[in-house]
Amino acid sequence: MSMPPDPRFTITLTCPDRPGIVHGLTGDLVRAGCNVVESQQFSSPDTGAFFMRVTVDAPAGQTAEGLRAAVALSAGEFTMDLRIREDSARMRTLILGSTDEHCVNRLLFAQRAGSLPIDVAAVVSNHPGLSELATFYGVPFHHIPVTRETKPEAEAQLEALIAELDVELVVLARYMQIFSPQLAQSLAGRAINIHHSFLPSFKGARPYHQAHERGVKVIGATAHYVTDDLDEGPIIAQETIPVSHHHSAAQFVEMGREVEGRTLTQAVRWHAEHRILLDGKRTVVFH
Ligand SMILES: Nc1nc2c(c(=O)[nH]1)N[C@@H](CN(C=O)c1ccc(C(=O)N[C@@H](CCC(=O)O)C(=O)O)cc1)CN2
Repeated sequence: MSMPPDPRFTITLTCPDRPGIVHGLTGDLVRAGCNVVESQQFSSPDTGAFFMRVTVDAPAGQTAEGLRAAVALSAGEFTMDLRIREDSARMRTLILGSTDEHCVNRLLFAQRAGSLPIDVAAVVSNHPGLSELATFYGVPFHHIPVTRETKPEAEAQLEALIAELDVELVVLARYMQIFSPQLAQSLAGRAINIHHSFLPSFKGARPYHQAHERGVKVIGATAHYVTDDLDEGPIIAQETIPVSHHHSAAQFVEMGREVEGRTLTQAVRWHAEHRILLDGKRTVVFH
């Protein structure tokens, strides 16, 4: 009977930059019997913060808790904000949508194809129309209607579902409801939105029509973390495509669908692979 492979863990950390961090952490890891198979780091000249992402093969039977104890000395000496996750664990994800299907479909297809290391706990929408798509992919669907008057209750229902399903990541796949400050704060760093423009241009509603009115020569999409400041959250991924005077606003909408789906899926993949670290209002992405 073949033995299971050695457990592989990914460690991410942020700390004040100073000499000795890499030496300290990798020394602890070697003493714990680990082999470093991937390592990336970045020193931010603007904020003086240091960021690192290390993937290690650990001895059989090792756990994240055991590794945390093994690196505790360095973590304490360098005041590291340190996270450790086993690579085999898939991120429990809830997909939020409204009426547009293309981004929800792209995420569900990528997960089913094995190119997105997530488990989709549910699709949730403020409209009933996405139920057929969720059912096609064998994913639970929850309809949580939202009106101006019922938004607090709807958000409470959503938060209860997130807790009940043990959700780690919430993806807004063209979900057209603005999160309250409380909900945005409660999901800080673990809610990703796709905005259908190349931010910071054309924030808010109907960005393709704003862009067409402006006569742009590229349109784009931006995946960003959700904050209370609408469409101002830390940017994770962006993509643009060329357009011209021949295209109508409706054609912008049609051409933009593929870009939105690719950009959102890329951002979700990087988040689920623990490749994104927050550097104030910006991100550091180790890809
Ligand atoms: N707190 C945040 N909530 C949301 C963000 C965000 O960055 N911070 N991103 C939006 C997505 N979005 C643009 O990408 C967006 C969605 C909806 C609206 C809007 O005006 N919604 C109205 C209701 C519209 C309707 O009922 O159809 C509203 O919520 O009052 C603007 C921008 C998702 N949420």
